[in-house]
Amino acid sequence: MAACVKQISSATVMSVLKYEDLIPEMEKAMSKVSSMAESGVDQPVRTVVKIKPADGYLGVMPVYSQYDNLLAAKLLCFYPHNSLQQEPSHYAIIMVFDAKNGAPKAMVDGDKITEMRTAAVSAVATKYLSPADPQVLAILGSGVQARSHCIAMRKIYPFKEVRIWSRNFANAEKLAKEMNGLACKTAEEAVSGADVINTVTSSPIPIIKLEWIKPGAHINAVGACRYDWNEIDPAIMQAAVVYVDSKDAAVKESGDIIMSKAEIYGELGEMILGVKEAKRDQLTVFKSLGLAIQDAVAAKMVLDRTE
Ligand SMILES: NC(=O)C1=CN([C@@H]2O[C@H](COP(=O)(O)OP(=O)(O)OC[C@H]3O[C@@H](n4cnc5c(N)ncnc54)[C@H](O)[C@@H]3O)[C@@H](O)[C@H]2O)C=CC1
Ligand SMILES: O=C(O)C1=NCCCC1
Repeated sequence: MAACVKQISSATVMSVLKYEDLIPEMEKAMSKVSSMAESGVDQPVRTVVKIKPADGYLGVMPVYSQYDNLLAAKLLCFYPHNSLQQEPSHYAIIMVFDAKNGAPKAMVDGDKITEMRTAAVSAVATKYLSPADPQVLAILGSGVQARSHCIAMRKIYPFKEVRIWSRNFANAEKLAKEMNGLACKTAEEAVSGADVINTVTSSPIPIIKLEWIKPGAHINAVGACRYDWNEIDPAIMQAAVVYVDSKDAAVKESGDIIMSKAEIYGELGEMILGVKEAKRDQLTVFKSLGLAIQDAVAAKMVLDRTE
């Protein structure tokens, strides 16, 4: 390995990456995912190694983007029970290589990038799919993604009310205080009448029911990225127009899709490209799983700003 591979810390990532720039870059990246032959993106579905004693996994996420001249891979550990010991549930690093000769270029902290790019992609979905003039935002969960989704959603729409529910009410109150939102005692209270709902928990079973959801609402389903976990009531998945980040990944990795047998209407990128409609008047779900291209593009943004 080259002796001088650059190392970029989470502090540096935080200091240079801004949602205002990241959200449009994620929009471009998602359109490339849905036109891989033309965009020159090669991105296999991630390889997952299960860590049974910890109920966790290691995910390996490589990508090559020919026209961006970008070659990278994220290594991601998800240990869902870490948070009970006040330890992060996700750890990630992103290796960026020189696409010309394969030489390692930089090792970029992936925690902050995972946190921000996931919320930025949900923000893109919300921009297209939320009902017009949304007033009420609901966040289910109070961890890393809950916080980043609160911030990113407000970059797209100036919600009048932000409601936060968590299985631990004290944590919901803490995040609500930081975000100038309202802590809710139940998930039903949080989502009733909400225009945009973000499910960002590590729950392996559904946390919201169809009868609680306002007609025409938009849901970003961010947790349950395992084939045998679901976060959304199967009745919601059946009733909604379902968008995914990647069809190949969704049919392999998403319990919400697999267990409900819901039909996938299209990819987020297909909608951005205009190949599929943005059905914002109907109940919509964006099932997010997370893709390597999102990490690679975000890491490149960081590298470009630290040279
Ligand atoms: N789609 C994507 O690209 C990404 C998805 N994720 C997923 O999003 C979810 C949240 O991630 P983080 O905020 O980073 O995790 P975190 O560990 O910071 O927060 C997890 C939250 O889920 C709650 N939770 C855990 N088990 C629960 C249960 N059984 N019922 C209800 N709530 C429960 C916790 O109380 C906490 O509020 C995870 O499932 C994670 O794997 C994370 C990163 C990227
Ligand atoms: O970084 C990602 O992509 C993740 N996807 C699924 C859940 C863990 C993080």
